[in-house]
Amino acid sequence: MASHKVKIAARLRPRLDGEVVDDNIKVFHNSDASTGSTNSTSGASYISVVNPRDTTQVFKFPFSNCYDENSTQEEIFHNDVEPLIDVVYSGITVTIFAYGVTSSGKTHTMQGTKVQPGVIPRVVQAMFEKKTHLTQHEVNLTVSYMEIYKDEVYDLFVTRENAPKLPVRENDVGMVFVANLSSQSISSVEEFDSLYQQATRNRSVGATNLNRQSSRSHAVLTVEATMIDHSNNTTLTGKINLVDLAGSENNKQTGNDSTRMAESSAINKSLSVLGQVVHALNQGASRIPYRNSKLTRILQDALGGNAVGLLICNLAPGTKFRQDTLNTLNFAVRTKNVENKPVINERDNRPAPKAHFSAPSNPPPIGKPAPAVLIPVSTTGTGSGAGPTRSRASLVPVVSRVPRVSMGANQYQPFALAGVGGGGRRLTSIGEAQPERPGLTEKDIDERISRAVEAEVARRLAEKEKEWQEEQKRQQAELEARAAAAAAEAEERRRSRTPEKDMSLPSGVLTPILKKHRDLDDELKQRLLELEKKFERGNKETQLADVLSPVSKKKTGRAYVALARAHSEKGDLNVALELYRKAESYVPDNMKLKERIIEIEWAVKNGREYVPSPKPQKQHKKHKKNRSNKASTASSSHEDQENEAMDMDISGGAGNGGVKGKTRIMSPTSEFGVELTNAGETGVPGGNTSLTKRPFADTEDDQEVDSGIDHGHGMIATQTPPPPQQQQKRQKRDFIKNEEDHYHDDLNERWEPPYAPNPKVRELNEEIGL
Ligand SMILES: Nc1ncnc2c1ncn2[C@@H]1O[C@H](COP(=O)(O)OP(=O)(O)OP(=O)(O)O)[C@@H](O)[C@H]1O
Repeated sequence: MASHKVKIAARLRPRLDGEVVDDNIKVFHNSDASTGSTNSTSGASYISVVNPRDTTQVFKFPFSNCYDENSTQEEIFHNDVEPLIDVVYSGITVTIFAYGVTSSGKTHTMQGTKVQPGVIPRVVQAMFEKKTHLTQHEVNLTVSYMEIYKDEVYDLFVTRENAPKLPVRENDVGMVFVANLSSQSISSVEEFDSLYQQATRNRSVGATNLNRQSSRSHAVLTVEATMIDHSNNTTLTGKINLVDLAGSENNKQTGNDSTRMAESSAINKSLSVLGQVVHALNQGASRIPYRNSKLTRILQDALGGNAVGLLICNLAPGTKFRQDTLNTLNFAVRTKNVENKPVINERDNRPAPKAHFSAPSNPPPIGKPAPAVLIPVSTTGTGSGAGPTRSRASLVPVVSRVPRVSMGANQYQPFALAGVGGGGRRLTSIGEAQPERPGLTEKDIDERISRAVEAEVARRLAEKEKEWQEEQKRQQAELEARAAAAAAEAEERRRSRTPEKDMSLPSGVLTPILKKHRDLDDELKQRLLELEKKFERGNKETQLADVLSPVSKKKTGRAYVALARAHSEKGDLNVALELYRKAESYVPDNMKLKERIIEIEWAVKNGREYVPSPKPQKQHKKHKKNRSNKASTASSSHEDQENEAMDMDISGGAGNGGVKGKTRIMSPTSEFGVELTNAGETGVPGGNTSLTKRPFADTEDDQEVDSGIDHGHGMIATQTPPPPQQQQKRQKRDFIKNEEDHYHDDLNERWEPPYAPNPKVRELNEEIGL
C-alpha cells in the first residue's frame, strides 16, 4: 500500500498592535535558500529562529511551504488546501489541522474573517464549485461540527446548553467516529454559512491575556461528500476534516483564572498526547497512544491512518513566544515524518454477491451492511499547479480507483473530474493515469483491474479473518490462563487452609516410600500371578472330580467336609466355605451340604458368627457303630448332620475301609485317611486301607500314626502293613498331606478379603500419616 507523509505548512502571523517588533523569527523561501540551510531538503523554504538561550545560534526548520507575515488566506488555500478538494472527491479522507501556541493565528487561518475568509469557508466554496462538474455522480454534501472541550465532545450544531457529551466509538472496520453527532445536509454555500455562523457562536471561547477571543476547545468541522454512481451502483465517500486546535498555553503568560486553568490543563494535555502520538509513530512503536485523549482518537486517521494529512503550523512573532514557537516547530518537524496510507472509501450498493473467488471460510455476519471497500491509492503525485510564490509537488494522488469485480467490467466508467478547479488541476482517473497499452482494449484493461481488485478484496478479507482467528485464539488463551490462575489460586487457598503436613517434610523423605511403592507393585503382580495359578488349580479340582469313581468322589467329598468343619470351628468361615464348596464339587447332589454352604455364606455376608454344633466325643463310637451297622442315625448335631449327609457315601465305600483286624476310628479328620485308601483309583499306587486318625496331619502326627503312639489326640493307629505297601502308603499319605497343606495355605490366601488393605499399603499409609 502506497504511503503518504503528512504535509507541513508553516505560517508566521503579522505583529499585532502592541507587540514588540522582533526579527528573531524569519521565513525564508527557496529563492532565499541559497543562503544555506543546514537541514533543508533541496529547494525547500524554511523558518529560522534565533536560539533564545544563545542568540548567536539560529535554528532552521525546512518545510515545503512556509508563509511569512505578508501571506494571504488566498495564497495558503490555493497552494496547500485547494488541491486536496480533488482528493476528497476521489473518495479519500483529508484532515487539515492548525497547530500553534495561543494567539498564533490558528483560528484566523482556519476560520478567518468576513473580509479574509479562512480555510473552512473556502473549502466549502470549492466543494460546491467542483461538485457542479461531477456530472456522472449524484453528489451530496453534508457537514458536521464538533468541539472537544476539556476532553469531552460536543455537537456545535446543538445549542451549548442542550449539548450532551458525545461518545467516541469505533466501527467494525476500525474507523473512529463520534456517536450521535448530527450531520447537516448543505445544498449551497449560503446555507453552510448560516449554519456555520450559528455553530461558531456555540464554540467555547474566552479572553486571556494573550488572546481576547482565545479558543478554549479544539473544533473539528467535517464536510463529507457522498458520490453515488448509479450506473455502477457504487458510492464513494470522501470527506475533509478541518481542525482548529486550541493553542498550547503558558499559564504564566495567559494569566488564567481557575476556569481558564482547567481549560488550559485539558488543552495542554491533549496537545501533549498529540505529541506523544507523533513521537510513537516516528519511533515505529507497536502501540500508539491514540486512546489517551479524544483529540488523538478523532485525529487518528490523519496521523498514521488512512487519511491524507496537512498540518498548518501557526507561529507568533515576538520574543515572548519564542520558546513556544520552537516547540511548535519541533512538533512540526516530527510530524512531517509521519506516514499515512490513504485509501479510497468505496461501497458497492448492491446486495453482496456470491463469492466466486477464494473467499475466507467465515463470511461477514448476515444482516450487516457490506463494509466499504478501502482501496489504497498511489501517491506518486503529478506536479500540480504552482502557487504564486513557489512550485511544489502536489498532494493529489494518482488514484487507482477501480470498480469491484461485481460491477462487471463492461459497466465500468472511469471517474474523471474533467475541467475542475483553477489551473487545470483535476483528479486523474484510472483511464488517464494508465495509458492504454498497445493491443489491449479498454475491456481487457478493466478485466485485468477487476481481477486485481478481486485478489485484493480476497486478501483483505482473509487478513480480517486471520485477525479474527488470532483474536479468538488470544481470547481463548487468556481465558485458559485465567482459569489456570484461578485454579492455582484456589489450590493455594486450599493449601493455606490445610495443615502443611506434607509441606513440612524435608526433601527426599518420600524417596524410600516411593521405592517401596515400586517393590509393592512387583509384589502385587507376583501375588496376582500366584492367585491365578491357584484359581486354575481350583478348576482342576472340578476336573479331577469328573474322573473319579462315584465312591471316590463321595469319600473325597467327605474328607473336605471334615476339613471344612474344622475350619468353621476355628472361626475361619471363608476357608470353611471354600472347602464346603470343594466338597460340593464331589457330591453335588447332597442337599444338606448345600444348606450348610448357604448358611455359612449368609453368616459371612452378614458378618455373623457361625457356630457349628460341638462334636460329642462319644460320637466316634456311635458313629462307628452306625457305620458298621450301615444305619444312618438322625442327629441334631452338626457333626451328625454332616456324617448323615455322608453316610450313604461311606456305606458305599465301606468295603474299602472295612479291613478286619484293624481298628478304624471315624472322625471328621479320619475321613482324610479314608481317601488315602482310594488313592489308587486316582492313580496313586496302593490299595490297602490305612487307618489313620489325625486332625490336620503334620509331621509329628505322621510320626505318631506311624509309631502307633497316642500322644493325646485320641487317635490310635494299629496296623501291620507289609513293608513295601507301608512305604507306598506313606508316600501317598505324604503326598496328600502336602497337597492338603498346600491347599490350605492357598485357601488362606485366596480368601483373604479383597478389600483388606495390603499390609505393605497399610504400612505405607501409616508412614505417611493417612
Ligand atoms: N495572518 C494574520 N493576519 C492578521 N491578523 C492575524 C493573522 N493571524 C492572526 N491574526 C490575529 O491574531 C490574533 C490571534 O489570532 P487567533 O485568534 O487566530 O489565534 P489562535 O491561535 O486561534 O489563538 P487561540 O489558540 O488562543 O485561539 C487575532 O486577533 C487575529 O485576528
